[in-house]
Amino acid sequence: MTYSVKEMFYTLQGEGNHAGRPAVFCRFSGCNLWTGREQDRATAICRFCDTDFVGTNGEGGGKFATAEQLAERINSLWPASYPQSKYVVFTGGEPLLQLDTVLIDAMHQQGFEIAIETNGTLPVPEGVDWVCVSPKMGSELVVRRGNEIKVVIPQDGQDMALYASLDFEHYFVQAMDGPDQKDNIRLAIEFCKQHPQWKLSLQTHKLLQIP
Ligand SMILES: C[S@@+](CC[C@H](N)C(=O)[O-])C[C@H]1O[C@@H](n2cnc3c(N)ncnc32)[C@H](O)[C@@H]1O
Ligand SMILES: Nc1nc2[nH]cc(C(=O)O)c2c(=O)[nH]1
Ligand code: SF4
Ligand SMILES: [Mg+2]
Repeated sequence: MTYSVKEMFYTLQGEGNHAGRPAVFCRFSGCNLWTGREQDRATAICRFCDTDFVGTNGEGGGKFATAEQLAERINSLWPASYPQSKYVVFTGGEPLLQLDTVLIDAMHQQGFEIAIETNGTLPVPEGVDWVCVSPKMGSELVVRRGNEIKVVIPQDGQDMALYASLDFEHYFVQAMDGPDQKDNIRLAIEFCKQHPQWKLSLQTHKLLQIP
């Protein structure tokens, strides 16, 4: 199958349990909860997205005809002088629209640990090493276990107790970026203090002004 990639870059994971860990990010094009067009945002299922995932015109983006070609390109972004601790984060857009077992096998062949950032509406194929689920109100959550759940707050109608009862190793809240970000950070801090099962995930790459 052909993979459509918006952008790819080598940086530090900014969010969640692996914040600070060097990783190649592969951002797939397209999402099932928003077209990515500003004129559709107000009527989308997911309306607060901070990401441009439309097309294949970003840094390192493009169309890849085979999993091997994409895996080789991702591997080429890892420092050749240090072929250990290789880590790739598949995100988007929604990565589970495109990530398949052929690509998972090709990444393992290249020696990578594989992480995903998903909205949890599509089943996770076998072999993903780290699953981060970020549920979206108005969508059906089908991925109900994984390594971390990272809930962007606030979203109208959220049932945090339900999320807390799901089978994850780590429970994170992340303040929604946007016009109310300052208030949302205060809210997230207070929420963690009152529900200590939960930890705060900061979008540290934004603070650091790195991709
Ligand atoms: C752009 S999404 C792509 C992956 C997948 N579609 C998802 O939603 O999890 C990557 C992460 O950014 C989070 N995110 C998106 N917009 C955000 C915002 N405005 N503020 C905080 N986090 C946001 C998502 O919830 C998700 O955890
Ligand atoms: N540095 C960095 N860390 C991230 N963690 C999740 C991201 C995403 O957009 O999925 C992201 C991102 O875009 N950049
Ligand atoms: S599900 Fe993820 S990629 Fe899709 S619009 Fe929402 S935050 Fe953005
Ligand atoms: Mg991001």
